[in-house]
Amino acid sequence: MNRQELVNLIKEKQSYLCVGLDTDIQKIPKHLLSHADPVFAFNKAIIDATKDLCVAYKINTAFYECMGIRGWESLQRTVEYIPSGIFTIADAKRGDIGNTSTQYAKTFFETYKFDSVTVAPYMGKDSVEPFLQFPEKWAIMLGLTSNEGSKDFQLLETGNEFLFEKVLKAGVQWGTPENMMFVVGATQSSQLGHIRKLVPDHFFLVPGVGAQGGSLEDISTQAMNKDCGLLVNASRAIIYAGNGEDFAIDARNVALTYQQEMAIYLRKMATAVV
Ligand SMILES: O=C(O)c1cc(=O)[nH]c(=O)n1[C@@H]1O[C@H](COP(=O)(O)O)[C@@H](O)[C@H]1O
Repeated sequence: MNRQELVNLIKEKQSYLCVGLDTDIQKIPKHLLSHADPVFAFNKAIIDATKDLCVAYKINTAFYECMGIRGWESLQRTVEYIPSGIFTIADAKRGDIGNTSTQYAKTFFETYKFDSVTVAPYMGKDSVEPFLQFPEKWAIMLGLTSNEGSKDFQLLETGNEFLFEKVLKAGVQWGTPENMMFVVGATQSSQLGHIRKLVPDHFFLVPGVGAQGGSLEDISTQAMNKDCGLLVNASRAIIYAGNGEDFAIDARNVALTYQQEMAIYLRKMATAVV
């Protein structure tokens, strides 16, 4: 999916919600365990219940890889089930020497046909560039992450700036707003406005709303740009909203609450631009 299609999708659906399919077989409702592929049965129900409310699904590969071949099969069924026209993210946090990164890119863009993959930038430019060589595909590079450990390296002062600022500036040089996004944690509220000034045009993938306590209002008021420029992810808060027969309805209700709040911020942004 290209940038303009993503921007149009956000406008049409009045949503920049990304539903995170961090599907843990230990946490899904027990009645699904009799299915041949319980993880897919769960994802299918969540997708059916939320597909009109979100613009993206993020599949965190860890929850699938840990199950070996069965997990990869559930991942493949899930990504194939997501309706075309919805943005797909393989949250795999890859990055290695160039020829290895190329294989990772082929895995997620060609074999599994995701629109995007999350990329860890620690190994530098030649580890990220292979992900930028595929038309209408995206690298989503870690910028300032949502977790406590972001202080360990990302918030190290290097000269007159934090390390994460150097990383973002480098990423802006390596990719374009058409093939590169950055991960910015919703929990980093004191930095959101500053990061948007530093990176005015790119989309941000923003995890950390819901279970990690990040505020949708903070993100939206501080980091939205004229094209919206945000994909806000919530995983556990949506997919585990309920645990009974009606779990998908519970998930939908939470997703709907996020979407309705997003529509308000989008309207404010549209009015401000006019
Ligand atoms: O790259 C990510 O998606 C990511 C980056 C980050 O800084 N923080 C973060 O939580 N994530 C991912 O976003 C999801 C957050 O899940 P919930 O906290 O359940 O909404 C998980 O899949 C995390 O692996």
